[in-house]
Amino acid sequence: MKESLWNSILSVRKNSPLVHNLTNYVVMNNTANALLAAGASPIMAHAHPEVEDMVTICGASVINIGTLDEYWVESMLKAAKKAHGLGKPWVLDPVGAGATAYRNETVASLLTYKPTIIRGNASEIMALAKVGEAKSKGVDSVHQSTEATGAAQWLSNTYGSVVCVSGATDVIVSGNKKILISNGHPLMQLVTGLGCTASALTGAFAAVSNDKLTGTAAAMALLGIAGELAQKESAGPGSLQLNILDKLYTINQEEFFTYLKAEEDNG
Ligand SMILES: Nc1ncnc2c1ncn2[C@@H]1O[C@H](COP(=O)(O)OP(=O)(O)OP(=O)(O)O)[C@@H](O)[C@H]1O
Ligand SMILES: Cc1ncsc1CCO
Ligand SMILES: [Mg+2]
Repeated sequence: MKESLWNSILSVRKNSPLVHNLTNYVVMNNTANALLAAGASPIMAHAHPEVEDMVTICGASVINIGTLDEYWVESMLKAAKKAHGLGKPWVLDPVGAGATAYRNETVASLLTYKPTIIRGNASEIMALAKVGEAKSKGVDSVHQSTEATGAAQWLSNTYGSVVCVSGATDVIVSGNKKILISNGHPLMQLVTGLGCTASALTGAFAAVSNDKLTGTAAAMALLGIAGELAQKESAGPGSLQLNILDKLYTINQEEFFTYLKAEEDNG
């Protein structure tokens, strides 16, 4: 598995996929920079007259509901419908799902277009699957990622999606297959939108990977290891944010193989 994860990283660097992002105001700049640092090519676009054309020309679309409003939700539905119709990969990041009825209604509509990949924290994934009583307190998770494995499996089976629950351990599920990535550092929780960055990177990897489970795991491993390496050189969240961009760009095979903590379970 080690080699296939690393090959996915090389494939993003070599193919520089165009990744369409409908994302939130908080993270727009940072996710664009993370995609560039990983070797991909970002485009942020949500205007109704162009959003479907953008889906058509890009390798993947990433739909993140972080700062949604009526206009943006229409853009998201148009994009998801187009991607589904063309059979193009698209990633759903259900930021804050479970926190408000509006977010729940929005993700319910988006799910009808069967996201290729769903990436959220444990509370969001549990809210999405309506499993348990997800007590979402806004955009931060109040659950451990491993608590949401059942919800992830249900979503994967229901929508045919690869589902990634991020956290201290990233749990990535496709049907009865599962990959666990235990990289990252707790300080990453104090940088806003690293989950959104994970989703954006997942879009880049989906654009170049036939095997979406491996592609998603590679994206998560890359971000987690970049976070671990960056933390060693950072005084706090501010420098961590910048240093992660540098590590996404410079990470080499030796560092990747030394730090990777991945486990596979093929059911
Ligand atoms: N406790 C932790 N220990 C180690 N790494 C962590 C921890 N929490 C998060 N991470 C790292 O941060 C990444 C982002 O995951 P997180 O679950 O924090 O996303 P999120 O809650 O959606 O964030 P946001 O909403 O701010 O974008 C994880 O994939 C992991 O690499
Ligand atoms: C803080 C915040 N609020 C809406 S989106 C976002 C970025 C983290 O998901
Ligand atoms: Mg999030």
